[in-house]
Parts: sequence; C-alpha cells; structure tokens
Amino acid sequence: MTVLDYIIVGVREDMEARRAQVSLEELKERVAGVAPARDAWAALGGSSPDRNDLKVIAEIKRRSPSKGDLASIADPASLAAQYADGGASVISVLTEQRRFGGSLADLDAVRAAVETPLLRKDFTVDEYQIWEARAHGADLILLIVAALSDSELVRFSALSHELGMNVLVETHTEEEIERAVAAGARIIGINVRNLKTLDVDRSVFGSLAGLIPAGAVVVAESGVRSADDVAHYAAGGANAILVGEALVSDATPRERITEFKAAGAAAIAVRN
Ligand SMILES: O=C(O)c1ccccc1NCC(=O)[C@H](O)[C@H](O)COP(=O)(O)O
Repeated sequence: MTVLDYIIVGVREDMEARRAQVSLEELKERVAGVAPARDAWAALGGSSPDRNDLKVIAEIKRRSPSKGDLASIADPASLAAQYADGGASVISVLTEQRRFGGSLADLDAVRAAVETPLLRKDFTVDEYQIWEARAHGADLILLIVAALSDSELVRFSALSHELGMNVLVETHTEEEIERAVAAGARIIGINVRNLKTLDVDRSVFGSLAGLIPAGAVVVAESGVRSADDVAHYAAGGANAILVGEALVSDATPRERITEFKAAGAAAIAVRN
C-alpha cells in the first residue's frame, strides 16, 4: 500500500463518520443558502492574457505525514488574514484530519475572516466532499489524478463546476497530465512531492510544465523553501505556486509572501 492509499483509507472512514452526522440532503440544503463561489480562476490570472506576475496559493497546514507537526496554529483566521494582506491570490485550507490535523472548522473560521478565494484542500474521493466543500464556503477543490479514475475526474469536475467552483487538478507524471487535460482541466498543478513515496524533487516541475497546454494556469506545488525555489518554478513556467510549510513555520508570513511574489515576478520578466 502506498502512502496515498493509506491516507485515503482514513479519509473515507472520516467522511463516512461525517455523513452519518450530516446527510447529503442536508448538505444540499446548506449549499442553497451560502454565498456564490468566488472566481478562483480569475484570481489565479486565468482570464488575463498577460500573466506577468506569480500568484501565491498560501496553505494553512498544521501537520504532514512527511514532517509531523509543522506549526501550532491557534488562530487559522488570523493566519489567513496575514496571507491575504501579503497578497495571496487563493488560501488553501487543509481539512484532512487524521494525517494533517485540519478540519472543516478551520475552513469555516477562514471563510468568516477573508474574502480571498478558498481552496478546500483534501483528498477528494466522493461527491459528498464536494458538496461539503461548497457548504463550508470553498471556491476551489483539489482533485488528485493519482487517486481517481478518469470517469471520477470528469464527474467530480462537472459537479464542482455546477456548484460554481473551480478545480485544481494535481499531477505528478506525464501520463497524469494527459489524463488531466483529457478531463478538461484548466488549473493544473504539478506536485513535486511524490505522494506514493513522499520524495520531493523540484526538477520534476521543469520536466513536466511544458506538457501543459497554453491557456491553462500552471501551479507548482510543494517544496518552496526560499526565494530561489520560487524563481526556479517561475522560470520553468509556473503561473502560481502552492506553499505550505514555509509559510506556517515563518514568523512573518505576510512578508514572506511579498518576497516570494517579487522573486516570481523577477523570474517571469526574464522568462518573457
Ligand atoms: O506534505 C506532505 O507530507 C504530504 C504527504 C502526502 C500527501 C500530501 C502531502 N502534502 C500535500 C501537499 O502537496 C502540500 O501540502 C502542498 O503542496 C504544500 O507543500 P509544502 O509547501 O512543501 O508544505
């Protein structure tokens, strides 16, 4: 069993426990009462022809299977406000409980605090989680190609779009990019962390980014520790970066985002 398989076993068990508390019908009623989803595609520069800056997706991540406890985040709303002040285009809230220590309560707290589009970052394996994401104010969900069949990718994307949300489709190999593109993905992440082994190899981004069709928003995920890493991804074709550990473990995340955005813009100016 890979790490990803192992995580998903827990994700399914936890989801069934929540479903026993809140039925799908109840979730659908809640969705009817929430404000429409914000446009994460536009926030990530999807609709602008000149993508000459680097967007930051700033993640609220308490713990991880590879690193254990990362940060004691007493107030996710306050951290999200700092991310928004620093210029994050999207805030990612890791809601997976067993391995990452997140929760839908974190998503609720962040939703109440900021207007920035929110990514409900979880291991989506069932439509129930998509309804849940929208019911808790998410604007974007994550679909990991390695965890889903082609038909699930298409079905889950369609439901997300019906609910007004966008989808970040995560890949790690050439074949997964082909599957993402075939499923109609237009926000495509390349996670340089192999979710089967947890190895982080930043060179994976450069070897795959060129395979993503023009017009899509290309997101470099994981492994940003310094402005040099940001420049590496921006030079290799990233339109956005997804950063967790470096921000939650920094005393001044607002300034760190500003620094990353400047490094990205400088590298993009050279790239263009
Ligand atoms: O972070 C992990 O250890 C991990 C393990 C297994 C599956 C997913 C995992 N992380 C999810 C992510 O991909 C990251 O949270 C995200 O890209 C940010 O990465 P980083 O900036 O390196 O914290």
